[in-house]
Amino acid sequence: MAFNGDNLADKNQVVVVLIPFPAQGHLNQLMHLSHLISSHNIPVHYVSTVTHIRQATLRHHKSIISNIHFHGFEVPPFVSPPPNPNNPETDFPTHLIPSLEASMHLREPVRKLLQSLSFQAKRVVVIHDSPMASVAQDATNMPNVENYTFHCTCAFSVYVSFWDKMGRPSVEAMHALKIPSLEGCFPTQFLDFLIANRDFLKLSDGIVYNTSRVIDGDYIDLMEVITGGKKIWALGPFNPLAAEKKGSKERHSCMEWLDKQKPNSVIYVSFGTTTTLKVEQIEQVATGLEQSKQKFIWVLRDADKGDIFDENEAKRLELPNGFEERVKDMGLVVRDWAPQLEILSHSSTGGFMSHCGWNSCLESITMGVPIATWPFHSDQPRNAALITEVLKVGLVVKDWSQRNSLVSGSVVEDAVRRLMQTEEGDEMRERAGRLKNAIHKSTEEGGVSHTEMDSFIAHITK
Ligand SMILES: O=c1ccn([C@@H]2O[C@H](COP(=O)(O)OP(=O)(O)O[C@H]3OC[C@@H](O)[C@H](O)[C@H]3O)[C@@H](O)[C@H]2O)c(=O)[nH]1
Ligand SMILES: C[C@@H](CO)CCNc1ncnc2nc[nH]c12
Repeated sequence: MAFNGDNLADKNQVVVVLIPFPAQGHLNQLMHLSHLISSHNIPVHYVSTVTHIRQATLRHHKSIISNIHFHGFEVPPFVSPPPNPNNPETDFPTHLIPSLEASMHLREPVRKLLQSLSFQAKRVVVIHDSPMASVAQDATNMPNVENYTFHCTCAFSVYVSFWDKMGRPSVEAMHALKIPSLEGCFPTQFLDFLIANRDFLKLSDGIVYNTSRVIDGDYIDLMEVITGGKKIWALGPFNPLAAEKKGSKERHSCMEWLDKQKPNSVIYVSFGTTTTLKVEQIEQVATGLEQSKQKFIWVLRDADKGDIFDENEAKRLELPNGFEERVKDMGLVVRDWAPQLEILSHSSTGGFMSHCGWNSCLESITMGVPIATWPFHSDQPRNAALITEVLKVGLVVKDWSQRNSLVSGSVVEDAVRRLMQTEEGDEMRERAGRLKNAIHKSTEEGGVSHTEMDSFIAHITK
């Protein structure tokens, strides 16, 4: 995996270099994009720190990762503390900040890689995650290197940040929507980090989103106005639209359990890789799920550490006494890495209680599963608004205005029942099914996503 500068490309080739932000929800999206681009016979180079390359490849859903050159570069050692669920200031994963700051040292090895590739190839196309703009900055001084910014969330959520900062002007596409405030989304320390990257964003040749015109087209148009006509490429959804078929030995045990359940009868509960529930909150979720009497799969783990391979074992989160025994016929608690795409694509799964990370939202809507929304930080409150207010494929568990309070067991119970057992829930499932079909169609020959990808590939290989 070490970088060898020789023979990486030849003079007729256009090569693509992807630079993700080093956290799971970002690594994952650019892993998917690697496959999409390399399926057009374009060599792809995927760059990160040694540990984050190991993380991205280990957790990738595809067993075979061919045609992608991984470059794991050394950065200075960083501390990798456990998350703090009792931080009174924020639910943001501030414990990740040392690893994010360490990744800024990727600038020099990235510069060397780009220089070497630019000598060898016809053209180098860099696609960097927006907070990695400073790492990618040297791309702009090289003659045959193009530089694109990737946004890890939907156009709606990015537009709402701008719209909010402009004082919420009257805009038709925002009319009658209940939009959460930006307060509490990012701590100052992380905002400083984003601001440090902002000036470099101006240098990019275009913008790439993992969304599609079928999902938030109006907001893609609005973003195009804001970015002064800079071309936006809506190339999503990056995730596969069907889970890879696995042999029975490779399947996670929860899949066998799902096979035995009735269609649309199971709610999948997971809050991604950057959230950590307080002990009291775990108790309330457990009570709510138990009282709801609905089938469930609950992924219960703390947020990732900056280095997920750090030796100190994560603690086992405690559940109320006797909980697992009492619910053994109703549900499963998963404590290891869950096969989320497979779970969401399974016909027994009928709902998703989610923190609304953009990966989770996209995976759910591409699989036709409606969402009970419970955002924690970053873009999640706005993603939740897209789901409930714009697309109407979900209902609210926790409203952002209540972000500092505990969600009670009865609120969890009520949300689960409404989503899984009422006509209102059925209507959301139907709408989610229609959206799924529209998204699938858009990725077929002649569809908007398919056409957009083809024209992006034609643009970078011209
Ligand atoms: O057990 C697990 C947990 C998570 N996952 C996967 O891990 C990914 C998590 O990504 P999410 O975007 O949903 O949430 P995260 O919080 O982890 O990531 C984040 O990065 C991108 C931003 O847009 C999100 O808002 C941010 O929170 C999903 O692809 C999910 O399928 C598993 O496959 N198994
Ligand atoms: C530590 C990571 C994990 O969620 C926060 C990065 N999240 C984000 N980073 C940069 N820009 C964003 N715009 C919305 N969310 C963003």
